[in-house]
Amino acid sequence: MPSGGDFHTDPPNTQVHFRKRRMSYEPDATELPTDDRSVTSSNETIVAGEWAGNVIGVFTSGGDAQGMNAAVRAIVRVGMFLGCKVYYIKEGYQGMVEGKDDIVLATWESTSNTIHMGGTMIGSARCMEFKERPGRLKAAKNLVQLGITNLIAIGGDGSLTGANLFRQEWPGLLRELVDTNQITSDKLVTSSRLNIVGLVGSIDNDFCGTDMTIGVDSALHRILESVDEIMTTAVSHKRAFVVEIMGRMCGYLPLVAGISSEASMVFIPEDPPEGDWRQGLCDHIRESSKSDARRTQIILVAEGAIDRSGNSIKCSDVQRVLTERLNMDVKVTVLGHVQRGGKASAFDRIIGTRMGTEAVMALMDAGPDTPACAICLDGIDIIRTPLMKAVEMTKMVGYKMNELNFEEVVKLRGRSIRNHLFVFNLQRNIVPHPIFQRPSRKKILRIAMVHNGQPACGMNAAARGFVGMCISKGYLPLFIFESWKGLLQDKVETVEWSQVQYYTSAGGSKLGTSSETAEEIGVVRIAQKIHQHNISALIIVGGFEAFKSAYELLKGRENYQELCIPINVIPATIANNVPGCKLSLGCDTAMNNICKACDELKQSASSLQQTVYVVETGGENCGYLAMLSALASGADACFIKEEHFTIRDIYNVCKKLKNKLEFSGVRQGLVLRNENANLNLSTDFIYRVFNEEGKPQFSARQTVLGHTQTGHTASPYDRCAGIKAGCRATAWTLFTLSQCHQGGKVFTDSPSTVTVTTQTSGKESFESVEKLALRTDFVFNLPKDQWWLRLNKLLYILSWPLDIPDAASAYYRLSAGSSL
Ligand SMILES: Nc1ncnc2c1ncn2[C@@H]1O[C@H](COP(=O)(O)OP(=O)(O)OP(=O)(O)O)[C@@H](O)[C@H]1O
Ligand SMILES: O=P(O)(O)OC[C@H]1O[C@](O)(CO)[C@@H](O)[C@@H]1O
Repeated sequence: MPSGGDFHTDPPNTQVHFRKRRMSYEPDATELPTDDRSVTSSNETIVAGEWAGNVIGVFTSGGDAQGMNAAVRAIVRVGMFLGCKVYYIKEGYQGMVEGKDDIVLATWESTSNTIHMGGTMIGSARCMEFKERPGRLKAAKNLVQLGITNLIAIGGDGSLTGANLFRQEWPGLLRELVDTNQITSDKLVTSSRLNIVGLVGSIDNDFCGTDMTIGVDSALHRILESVDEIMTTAVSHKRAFVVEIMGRMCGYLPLVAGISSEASMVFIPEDPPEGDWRQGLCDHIRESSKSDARRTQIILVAEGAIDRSGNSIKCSDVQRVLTERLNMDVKVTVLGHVQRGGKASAFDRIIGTRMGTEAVMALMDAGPDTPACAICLDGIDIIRTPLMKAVEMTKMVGYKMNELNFEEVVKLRGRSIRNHLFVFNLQRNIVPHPIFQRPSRKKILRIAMVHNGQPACGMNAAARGFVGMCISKGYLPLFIFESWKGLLQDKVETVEWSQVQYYTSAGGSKLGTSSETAEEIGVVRIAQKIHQHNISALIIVGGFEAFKSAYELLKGRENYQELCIPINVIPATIANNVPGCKLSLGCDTAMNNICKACDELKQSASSLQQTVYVVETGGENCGYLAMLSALASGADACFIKEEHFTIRDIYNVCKKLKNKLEFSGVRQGLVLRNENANLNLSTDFIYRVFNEEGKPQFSARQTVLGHTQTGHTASPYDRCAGIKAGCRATAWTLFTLSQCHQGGKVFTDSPSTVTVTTQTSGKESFESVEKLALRTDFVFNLPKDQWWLRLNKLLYILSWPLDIPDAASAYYRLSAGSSL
């Protein structure tokens, strides 16, 4: 497959995949005996109690970040499931050095109702004493006394550097403690090794080796909420706003926020503007005001922004330049710690949970020669990376920054920042290709975009990405309004750049969309219209319908030559059921909306008598939205179509909820159900069973979230992913077009020219629809392989404390699969 043009390739891979433990189940078992708390059938399983005797210490250090609590919750609960003792080390390294009340045994209940909370419930600090050996000696003594030989550090690069140093010094520290009679010599054997795993929690996203750190996504939520609000007043008064964004040495937050808010300019430390930035800024603002008739200019400045000589650029400098040179009305807003505040986003809850789980597994897997590792994110996969290598690379960024070697800095920061820089620069600086200066536009190739399926956030962002890319590369972008029906009615128009202003954040589909597929409308009529409007390539944005339409058009090529053009599908649906795509546009917004609703329900339940909520989510036949939202909202159980369930399962969950509410001190329960999970075992039915059988422990309520999930405004992820997908799909389309455009004619009958954009970043991002169709269930409109199904086991481990009666039976539904 062609790679899709302008996007950069991966940096050298530093990641090491460790052996992953697996969970498995006995396929025929319906319920495990209560005394058998293990879920096992092979030697690669997670067995309840398997690691009894191990002691884990967890601490948060450096700046707090939303999502740290989700990680702590997972560490405590997975650790306890495995039979480990888990200690909270409060106030970061300070608590480790102080000991006593700062190191306390964690209980299952202490993590109840914490997954959504911002900040860190176990406190964080910056501790100077730990930077010196005597401080670390005290810390070692405190750990040894409690038998803690496994540490999970959640923090930024400083915290993880400290952890690694501590590990290296451990044998020497122990020897010194014995020699000075502070601990007994047997501890040299029982505590001989300190295993360390690092989780990167920092809103800055400044750690090399991971695509995202815990907290970044929530910080982007806070930033964009604020920028959206600033926009309304800025537009009213035709004012410019200069906004300072956190990130001492890292510009990730302003860069992504810049793409997502259509900012005019961002100043970041990694990529200072060439030449005189003051002049460049003024020229750019003058030009962009002409070309897209903006009523406002938003300029984002990283707190650590510098120019090419290393002098800092402050908001007040930018304000002065614009006021003095362009006579603009300019206001400055410093967002400050608001960015680190508030609830964790759905994404941070999920990665916190998954990374926390993986951290415990990594500790248990560690042997004497296993290097300390950091748990990182690679696309949607959670991986282990050698800690020191990642820390060294991160430190190298600092050195190169001091040397003002910005090219190296960007290289070291990795794929993610490079792709975002490319997209931001492209979008902010759309220069129409010289071809548009010709007197006639007749010879310019025409590329059309159509929306097909239910609306989803990110569709409009994709449209903006598409238009920008077409115009700058010399192709004429066309919108087909109101889907295929609109095409038949000739609702096809060329689009100017200024028309797609403020598309990025807008929910729904500005083009208008509908669920009828190409075949339902008539492939022949579509072919005729493609010919009539002289369309040379087509991008379809939407859900399963979009995929199906592309497949139908592919098959239609046999009879209609007009369809022998490049066709690409950008997956956009809250159902996440487009084959080949792991995460479609729209899902993130929907998940955040579901989490918000669940948080509010839980809150209201906490003031009522004990209550269990049954919440119905969307997702058509796909359980993704229900399952991932259940994980992110800390639900007790989830019913989805992919996991067959019976009345007995519903009854069992009810029974366990009764026990949980009676014995664990928890006051409310939450159960999610996908809308099409089962025709007969409806949400109402489950609610009624719970209401009847839950007595006297709890009463039940039901909520159907319906169209509220789709969302009015796109989440940061959907905005940025939408723009990237639009650019990427267009890059692929234009490249493919260049291969099949000869003698003024476009012709391709190769199935490889009808594809799905499966990822917004990375290399192999386009899969052929024909091949994907082989892996598709066209009866239920689902891909046959769904990566996320393996996460269901986590939900059950995290939601049932092992010491409640009957808990073990919660695990019988765990299905076989790969790693957590
Ligand atoms: N080189 C080091 N040796 C020992 N301990 C260290 C070292 N660097 C940092 N620490 C410990 O980690 C703590 C937190 O480090 P730091 O202030 O750099 O934050 P961070 O983990 O990088 O997080 P953030 O990205 O939020 O700033 C320090 O206060 C100190 O206790
Ligand atoms: O809260 P403090 O200690 O002032 O630290 C602020 C710094 O921490 C971060 O929020 C996270 O590292 C930076 O973006 C910011 O510069």
